[in-house]
Amino acid sequence: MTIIESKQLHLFYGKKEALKGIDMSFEKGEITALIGPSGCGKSTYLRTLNRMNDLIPDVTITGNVLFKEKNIYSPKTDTVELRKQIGMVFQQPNPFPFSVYENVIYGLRLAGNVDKQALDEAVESSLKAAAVWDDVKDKLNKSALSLSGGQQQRVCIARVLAVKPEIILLDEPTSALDPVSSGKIENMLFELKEHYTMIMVTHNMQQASRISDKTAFFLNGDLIEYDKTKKIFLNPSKQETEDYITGKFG
Ligand SMILES: Nc1ncnc2c1ncn2[C@@H]1O[C@H](COP(=O)(O)OP(=O)(O)OP(=O)(O)O)[C@@H](O)[C@H]1O
Repeated sequence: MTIIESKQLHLFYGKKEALKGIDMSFEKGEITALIGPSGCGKSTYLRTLNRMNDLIPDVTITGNVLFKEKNIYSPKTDTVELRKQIGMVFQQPNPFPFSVYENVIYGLRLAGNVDKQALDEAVESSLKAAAVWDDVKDKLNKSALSLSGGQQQRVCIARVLAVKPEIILLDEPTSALDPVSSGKIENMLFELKEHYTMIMVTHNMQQASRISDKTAFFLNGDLIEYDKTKKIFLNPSKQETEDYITGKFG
């Protein structure tokens, strides 16, 4: 079942066309990796899926993004609500300068949730799902900034999970982390697949091939090839895809 799709999506930064008419659809419960050389538009595309580009001045977007068949670019869309349903994890872990506990329930508090027991339960279940509960269960009242980078990133993922999104967008979520922390996050994302749809920008080909169901190759603002990950890595249809994944450029 398609959960989100873009249709003829163009995005301009000023006069520069960064996305040149992207048609793409994502199935519920799948992990999709977006790959391609630096500057090809992967992050820009990811951000169009929950309207994060709205925050950048001088951006023009044409075309549609349909989330559960509704156009998210409609003036009626409540972007705060949208970003709860379509959460985002960034390259640099970005915990708030609060306790671990307050970080995880940030979105729930904003939504007016004050029931202590419900909040406690949300903290535990989100931290468990993000595979960081054992690391932080005795440090819930300590500043999240005192954790390691990998733990911070998993707390940030727990913060996204706490508001029960349907889709999680991940922009190079492990590129700032050491291999052990990256591996833990990869395993955790793989486990989460059962409950969430994930779309992830990555520069790491092994990561894309290990955890994603589908892979999309972008080049200069165009979507060159989008298929099952195995097909992209073992038998791509386009020469440009093959050149990129075999390291001829990028
Ligand atoms: N805020 C911005 N203002 C102007 N141009 C931008 C902005 N953000 C990105 N661009 C330009 O849009 C193009 C696509 O950038 P984008 O960050 O989406 O690429 P990317 O594939 O994610 O690259 P990377 O892998 O390096 O993160 C690039 O040419 C970039 O310079």
